[in-house]
Amino acid sequence: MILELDCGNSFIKWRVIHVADAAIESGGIVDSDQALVAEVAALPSVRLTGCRIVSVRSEEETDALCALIAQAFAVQARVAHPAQELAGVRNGYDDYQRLGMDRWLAALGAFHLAKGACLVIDLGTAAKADFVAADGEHLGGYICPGMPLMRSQLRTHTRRIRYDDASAERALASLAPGRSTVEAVERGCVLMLQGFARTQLEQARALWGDDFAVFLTGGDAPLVKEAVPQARVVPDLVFVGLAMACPLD
Ligand SMILES: Nc1ncnc2c1ncn2[C@@H]1O[C@H](COP(=O)(O)OP(=O)(O)OP(=O)(O)O)[C@@H](O)[C@H]1O
Ligand SMILES: CC(C)(CO)[C@@H](O)C(=O)NCCC(=O)O
Ligand SMILES: [K+]
Repeated sequence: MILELDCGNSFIKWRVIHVADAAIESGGIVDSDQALVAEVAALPSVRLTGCRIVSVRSEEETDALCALIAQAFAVQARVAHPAQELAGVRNGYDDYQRLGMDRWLAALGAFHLAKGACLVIDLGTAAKADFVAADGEHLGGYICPGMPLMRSQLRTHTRRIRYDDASAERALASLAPGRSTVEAVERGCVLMLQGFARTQLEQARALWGDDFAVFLTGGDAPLVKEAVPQARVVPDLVFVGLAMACPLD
């Protein structure tokens, strides 16, 4: 079994999969390296033979995580690195090393699944969109604040926006105009995310007509799912790309 990690800016998503058939044994989401090791170590009858990682964190943080994993599970983690071209996809950045690895791997995964032009919308700490043409050319993309950043900017820079997580969750039962602060903020930010997604779809239509696939991923994908009914929701899209960039056997 191998351990797969997607280290985002706020959370680490992890999975343990079987090498032979890629069947998922277990998985989760944690907010620290220590919590990760604790959760994986607590799995009954799991013996890891390898590990692969994608990280958008600093090299120091990623190295520290690899060291921790080596110590806890006696495996040497493989870290995905930028590439100019992989699996028929050509990195569209002027400097290919600057493209976020989560975006690159999601683009690889999407093109692999779509076998044609595709739009990837990834809603995490940041909201990201990436475009890959039918010939595998990555055309670039967009980065905006995601739901957690929009919310916290409002809370930080205003005096009178204050509410707790439980009321935030309740507020999202509807998207009608808010009749309280929590409803107004939470629903407003969701509409921003949906607007982002719809605008990306318009861009893709202008480029490719109706001939493209849309993929939706990231922790906040459920918030825009209804606004983009044609999208395939693939929570593991980054892991699809990770397997392509770091084959282990
Ligand atoms: N079990 C969960 N734990 C934490 N966040 C969750 C969970 N399920 C959904 N979410 C939502 O996912 C969002 C974080 O998404 P994600 O995990 O994709 O971010 P990230 O990978 O840290 O960020 P980025 O990809 O931008 O670096 C949070 O805003 C939260 O609302
Ligand atoms: C945009 C984020 C922060 C999203 O996780 C990540 O992809 C990243 O750090 N990217 C580097 C900058 C870029 O992609 O242009
Ligand atoms: K991520």
